[in-house]
Amino acid sequence: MDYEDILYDEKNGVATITINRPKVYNAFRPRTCVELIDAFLKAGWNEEIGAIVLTGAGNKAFCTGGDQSDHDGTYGDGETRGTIGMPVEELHTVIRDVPKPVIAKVRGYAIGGGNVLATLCDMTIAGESAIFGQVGPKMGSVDPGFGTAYLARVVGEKKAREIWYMCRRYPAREALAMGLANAVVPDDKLDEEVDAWCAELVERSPTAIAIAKKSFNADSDNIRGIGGLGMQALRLYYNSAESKEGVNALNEKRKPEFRKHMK
Ligand SMILES: CC(C)(COP(=O)(O)OP(=O)(O)OC[C@H]1O[C@@H](n2cnc3c(N)ncnc32)[C@H](O)[C@@H]1OP(=O)(O)O)[C@@H](O)C(=O)NCCC(=O)NCCSC(=O)CCC(=O)c1ccccc1C(=O)O
Repeated sequence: MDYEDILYDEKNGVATITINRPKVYNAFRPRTCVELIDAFLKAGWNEEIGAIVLTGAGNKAFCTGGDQSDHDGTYGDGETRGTIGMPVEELHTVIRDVPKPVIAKVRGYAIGGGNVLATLCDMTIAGESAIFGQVGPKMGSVDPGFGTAYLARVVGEKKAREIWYMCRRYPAREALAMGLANAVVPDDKLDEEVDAWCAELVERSPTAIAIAKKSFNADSDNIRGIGGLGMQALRLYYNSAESKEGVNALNEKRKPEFRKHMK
């Protein structure tokens, strides 16, 4: 498939997938998700590839989640895919299912659905500029599957609830302390650091890593079912006045008034 929203590169046994929408801080639209799924499958089943890096173009953001200026819900020739009109659950699944370690290389913001993507990657290496956080309850959204329940496995229940309910931003060093990142380095050393981790991974036994990854996943795979159910609820929520108020307020750069739109 031809890519419009992402870049794909293979070098030294490492596939790098870059979300290339810097004008919207690498927010994803339905087409971006479809392309990412395609790229993960391509890298994931290529026996020459020993590690996959997911990153964002530019230095402002890794990814800021769903593109709030594009709620059309279609890609290509008006096709739709996924419970919410965007195959996010399919994207989450493929990141977990590919039998290769996936590293999130984070510069700038990893916010909303972008933070969920970073959380789902096997490991996260951040530049000092990285800022992590969820914004759903501030703008009328929520991730009812891996973004909540799996986040709790990563940072613990109390912290995950704080992250979701309070919608605060967490700089790289705080993310490291809570286990959301594996390493933090100065931004100008980030590429070098990720390359070094990948070079080590490429030397490891691919089958041992694939089995380890599936084994780690087995313990949290029930979240996929919860997520599938939750996405059906999310579809209804997105059609509510309360959720629409959040998106409108974000686009109009004003404070949302959720309680006025609850019924
Ligand atoms: C990330 C910020 C905190 C950065 O703030 P700041 O440094 O002040 O920069 P800004 O001036 O705000 O942003 C620069 C520029 O980028 C645009 N932008 C940033 N993020 C997005 C985005 N997510 N979508 C669209 N555009 C974005 C911003 O508008 C600016 O453009 P200008 O032209 O210069 O004005 C801050 O930007 C921020 O808070 N961003 C929004 C984060 C957010 O709300 N993310 C969504 C979370 S919910 C989610 O991910 C679920 C999926 C979803 O909602 C969805 C999306 C698309 C279709 C369907 C759905 C769905 O129904 O699920």
